Amino acid sequence: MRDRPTSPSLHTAWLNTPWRRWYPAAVARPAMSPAWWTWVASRDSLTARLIAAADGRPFRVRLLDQRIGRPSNDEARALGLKPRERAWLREVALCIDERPWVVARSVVPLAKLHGQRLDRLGERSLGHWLFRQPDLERGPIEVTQATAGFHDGHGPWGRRSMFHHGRFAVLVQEFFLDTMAAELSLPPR
Ligand SMILES: C=C(O[C@@H]1C=C(C(=O)O)C=C[C@H]1O)C(=O)O
Repeated sequence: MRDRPTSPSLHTAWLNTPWRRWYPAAVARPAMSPAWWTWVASRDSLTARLIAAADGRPFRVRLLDQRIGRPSNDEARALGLKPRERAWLREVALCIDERPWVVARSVVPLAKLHGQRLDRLGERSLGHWLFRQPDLERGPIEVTQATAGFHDGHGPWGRRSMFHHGRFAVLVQEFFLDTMAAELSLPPR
């Protein structure tokens, strides 16, 4: 069942943003301020970090879209999928005070779901479930940056990594937005 996007404008804007290719985080580090590096390279839960940064303001996972579909070619390559192989796709906005700070897109090959009923997650954080798994393993973090369009010439930073829990595997992609930079007084890059 497809959960209808609750914010088509944000959903469309983000999906239509051209992103550069992905780099190992360490390669991108020289181009990134230490303040951003703290966020982009952290290996713990982004949900937990955002809740802490919200400093008591309400945090919400806003479900934009969730369905079985075809990953992008880039995602299929990262997941080692055949070109037309389908996957479980989830897109959310992580919001503080109803303002999106991060948009995220997670992709699980159907063959890697192993009975996990993630369609029941709704607006609970995927991270909240992932970081409760004692055998959770996180792969290396890769970084990208949007080309112009989102933010006067400086696109936001994006990051992705694989999470493994037993035979379950998910590619989690997170894109940090201007709202977050402004709220936390982070530099453009
Ligand atoms: C992986 C995490 O889960 C977060 C929550 C997501 C969701 O609910 O779909 C997606 C990406 C993450 O930003 C995390 O908190 O670190």
